[in-house]
Order: sequence, then structure tokens, then C-alpha cells
Amino acid sequence: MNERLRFAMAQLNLLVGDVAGNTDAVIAAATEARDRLGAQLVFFPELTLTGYPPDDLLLRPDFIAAVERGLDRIAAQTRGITVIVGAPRLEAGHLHNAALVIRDGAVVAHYAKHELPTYGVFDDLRYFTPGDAPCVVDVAGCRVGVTICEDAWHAGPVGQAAAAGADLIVNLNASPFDQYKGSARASVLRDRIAETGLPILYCNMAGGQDEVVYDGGSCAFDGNGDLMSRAPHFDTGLYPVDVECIHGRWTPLEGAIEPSLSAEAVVYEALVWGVRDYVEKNHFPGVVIGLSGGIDSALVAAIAVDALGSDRVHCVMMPTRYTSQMSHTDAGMIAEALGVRYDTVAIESVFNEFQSALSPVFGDRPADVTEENLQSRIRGTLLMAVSNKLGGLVLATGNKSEMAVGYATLYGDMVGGFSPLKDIFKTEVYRLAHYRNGLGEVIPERVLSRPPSAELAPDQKDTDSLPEYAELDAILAAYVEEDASIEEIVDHGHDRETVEQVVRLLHRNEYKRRQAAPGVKVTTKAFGRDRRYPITSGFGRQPG
Ligand SMILES: Nc1ncnc2c1ncn2[C@@H]1O[C@H](COP(=O)(O)OP(=O)(O)OC[C@H]2O[C@@H]([n+]3cccc(C(=O)O)c3)[C@H](O)[C@@H]2O)[C@@H](O)[C@H]1O
Ligand SMILES: Nc1ncnc2c1ncn2[C@@H]1O[C@H](COP(=O)(O)OP(=O)(O)OP(=O)(O)O)[C@@H](O)[C@H]1O
Ligand SMILES: NC(=O)CC[C@H](N)C(=O)O
Repeated sequence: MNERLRFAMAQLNLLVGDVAGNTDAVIAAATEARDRLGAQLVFFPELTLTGYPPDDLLLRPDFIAAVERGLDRIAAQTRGITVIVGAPRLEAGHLHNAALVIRDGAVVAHYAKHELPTYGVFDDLRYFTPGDAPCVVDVAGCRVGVTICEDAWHAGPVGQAAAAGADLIVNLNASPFDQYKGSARASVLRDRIAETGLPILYCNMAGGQDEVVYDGGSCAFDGNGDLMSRAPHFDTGLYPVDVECIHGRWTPLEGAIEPSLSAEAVVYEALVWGVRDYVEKNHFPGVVIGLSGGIDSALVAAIAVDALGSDRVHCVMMPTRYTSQMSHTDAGMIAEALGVRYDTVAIESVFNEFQSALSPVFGDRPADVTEENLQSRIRGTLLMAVSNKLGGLVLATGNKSEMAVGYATLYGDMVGGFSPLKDIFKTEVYRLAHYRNGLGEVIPERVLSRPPSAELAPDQKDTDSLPEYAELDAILAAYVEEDASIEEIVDHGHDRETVEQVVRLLHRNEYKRRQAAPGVKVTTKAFGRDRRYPITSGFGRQPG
């Protein structure tokens, strides 16, 4: 029996639906783990061959057949190493979210995920039948218990593997990023270790997939719950973990521990990754952004440049009579600091033409929000024209505070294919902008200090229509993320009328959010796939 073995965690960026490409990536990583690292075992993230979440692709027989062909290829091309790979698997008419143990040309064991999450962004139970048996495989004398992601968040599956004689646990993950996830993962893994005394090797995905970002950070904990090694967050690679049998107990040895990132850095990196992978995986040459001189579009432009490089970011300033000189100057400075292409397209004449065309319909009705929205829609139309002609993806610039209360124009500033700040409260926008400026100033200081304005009417300020953002965000965080009631929020010291107004706006604007572009999830409750509410609903629109 070997006393020391090398296992490898393949922290890969996979493309949902690309079974052939993901299979190639598995074969390449297994070959490298065997030949370069000299590993005896390599294991991969959850649902490696399909990417996660594959959603209703799982209902297609031709998709499941492609997965079987991928598994056959892996079996044929990865001899001399044990491979544990995630894939959907049909057994006796039931589809499992499975981990397949492949060795010397064949699938030698099969584990079906027990705990199927059906909350937040997860829909496992829509597709899969849960398993109930443990899977423990012998790898050169070390008995490896196999589990999949959510399994580690409950006592049962790891305990079962321990009872079945496992020496250590490997856990295959597709664990989406949110700003609290890092500590939550460490805490549940330590709970499992406290229950069983078994080390856990945790391999996560990396990369963006529509509204989720996988942040990597694959790691190994020993049987005391001590962190022995951790792969970088927001990176891909093959990370070795040496395990040794000491007095009959297998334990991971100390390896590199990548430092954790600051609270702002981790969120900023998640946004950069989310934008990059959305653009790259959907084959866009670059992005187009309406740059107003305000903080939101400035931050989106900075994220886009960090994701794609300045030559793939195109900013367009579209002034009207309400655009201040300061906005002109600041937008120009931001574009210059970021080194992006910057065009100015005045929309005053278009705005006037629209108003003349509509005047027979509107008669002598006074100007109101209609005219404000018209400016926004002209900008949206022009950005989409630039996208159509030059090919870039339009990035929407709305933040979570605005999306919550409907402070955005449908088919206006809401146009765009991806919305990087969709899950970022306005107060957090400021923190991220300061963080980004700390890496090299790209947003002029006064953009961070001047009061936010939509500049759609004379001397307009966001606070004309909304509470101060610090108060709005506190109310939203309590109501949206903690599901607090109006009473509870008032009890925490907020003004009742303001809370009721915010709650009414929140529920009333579900229709806008349903039509909004996807954006990167960074909180525990992101609008969209993560937090699903009915559009047509009586709840919360009236107090009581
Ligand atoms: N339940 C429902 N289901 C489906 N559609 C529904 C609907 N309720 C209204 N609608 C439709 O939505 C329309 C109202 O929405 P919308 O047209 O967006 O207009 P609305 O929400 O009335 O106005 C946009 C708001 O966004 C603010 N804003 C803030 C910052 C930036 C910008 C900007 O544009 O740059 C704008 C602006 O000041 C104003 O308060 C209705 O006229 C109706 O057609
Ligand atoms: N003059 C403009 N030129 C180009 N785009 C604009 C202009 N004004 C608004 N936009 C676009 O519409 C979005 C909404 O802008 P608005 O200023 O109304 O609200 P905001 O949420 O404060 O955003 P920002 O902080 O970017 O100004 C902007 O982020 C920008 O993409
Ligand atoms: N794919 C999963 O089972 C992930 C669920 C798990 N709670 C996580 O977010 O890490």
C-alpha cells in the first residue's frame, strides 16, 4: 500500500451545454494530472460534462446521449489514473445528478447526489431523482468517499460515506458565488468534519454562467477542520493535494493557501468575471455603454475594461439640453482614463422630432415623465443601433436599488443584454468605485461626491423621487434579503411611511425586473432566477 498519494482538483471553467468541449477539457486535465503532476486521482466539479445548471437541456434524450458518448471517450482516453467526473446519468429510468468513477477504460462506480437543492438559483429536483447509497472507492489503498456539492451542506451523505469506511471525502461542486459564500462553505465543511473526523477535499467550478459566477477557491481541510490548502479564487487550474497515511489515518498535507480577498475585491472580481464570461461565451467582440458622466455607467465601463481590455469597450455620450457641462467633462475624463473608444451623439434634435411627431396625439397635455422617458428611450435605441451595426453587446447600467423600486425606464436605460450592477445596491456602487480607484484612478473624485441625478429634467436629483440611498438600501436589504416584514423594519427605526412607499414600489415594479437583462448574482437574493415573485399580485401593494 502506498503511504503517500497525490490527488488533483481540476478547477475548470466549463461551458453549459458544450458536452464535447467539456469532455475534451476533462481528458486534457486528467492527462496533465497523470503525466505532469504524477497524480493517482483527479476529480472535477459537479456536472462537469454538462456545466451547471444545464436546466431543461436535461430533458432532451439527445443531450443525455451526448453525455454518454463523452463518458465513453473519457474512459477510453484516461487510463493510468482514477477520474471522478460529474454527469447526469440515467439508471433504471431515473436521471441522477451523478459522479462517475472511471478507471482503466470503464466506469467502476457511480454515486447519485442525495441532497438536491431546490431553492435560490437551484432546481435539481425538477430533473433528478435523489440517490440514497454511499460510494466509497479504493484509490491505491486510500478509501475515498464521493459526495456532490449540497450533500456536504447536510449531515447524511458524508456520515454515510464515513460509515461505509471512507478515509476521506471528495466533494464535487458547482457552488455559485455570493459575498457570504466563502465563510458559509468553510463553516459547513467544518461541521461535517466535526461529525465524522474525515478530511474533505472540495473542488469548485470557476467562471461565469449567465447570472451566476463560480469563484473557484477549491480547498482541502484535514480531519481537525484545519485548512491545509486552497486554490485561488477567480482562476482556473489543476491543484494537487498530497495525502498521506499517518498512523492509519489519511490526511491532506500542507500546501499553498491562496489569501482571501477583501470584501470589495471579491465582489469586484465576481463582476469582472461575470461580464467577461458572458461576453466571451456568447462570442461578442466587445461591449457598448451609454456613458453619462455619472457613477453607475463609469463603474460599468471600468468593470468592462478590466474584463475585456480597453479596445473592446465602446462608450457613447448622448447629451440633451439637461446634460450639465460637468457631465460632459467627467464622461470625457472617464473615457480617457480608461482608454476606450468614446463617441458623442447629440440627441436634442431627435428628441425634438419625437415630440413634434407626438404633438397631435398629446395635444396640450403638459410635459411629464413621458418626455423624460423619451430621452432615455432615444438613448436605448441608439445604443442598440450601435450594437447591431458594430456587434458589441450593450451593457445596462442599472443597480439593485433602482431595479428594486423601478427607477429605470423600460426600453430606455434598461436596454442591454447584460446588467453588471443588477445585484449591487447604490451604496455598494460607491464602495466599489472607491475600491477600483484605489487600483488606479479612473473615476474623477467629484463623480463620487456629487448627488446622483438622472438629468432628464431641470435640476433633477434622485432624492426628488426616492429616499436617500443609505436609507433605501437598508430597507431593501431587510425586506428583500432577510424577508423582514414592514413592522420589523419600522421597529428597527425606519419611518413607516418611507418603508411602506419602498415596499409598494418594490412589488409594483416586478414587471420591470421580469423584463430586465440578467446580471451577476453577488447577494443571497438576487432579482431574477434567485428571487422569483409573481408579477400580477396583490401582496405588498397596499399596507397591511
Ligand atoms: N404590471 C405591468 N405589466 C406590464 N407593463 C406595465 C405594468 N405596469 C406598467 N406597465 C408599463 O410600464 C410603463 C411605465 O414604465 P416606464 O415606461 O419605464 O415609466 P415609469 O416607470 O413611469 O418612469 C420611469 C422612471 O424611471 C426614472 N429613471 C431614473 C433613472 C434613470 C432613468 C433613465 O431613463 O435614464 C429613469 C424616471 O425618473 C421615472 O421615475 C407603463 O406606461 C406601462 O406601459
Ligand atoms: N447623457 C448621457 N449619455 C449617455 N448615456 C446616458 C446619458 N444619460 C444617461 N445615460 C445612460 O442611462 C443610464 C441611466 O442614467 P441616469 O444618469 O439617468 O441614472 P444613474 O443611474 O444615475 O446612472 P449614472 O450614474 O451612470 O448617470 C446611464 O447609466 C447611462 O448608461
Ligand atoms: N450545486 C449545489 O448543490 C450547490 C448548493 C450549495 N449549497 C452551494 O451553494 O454551495
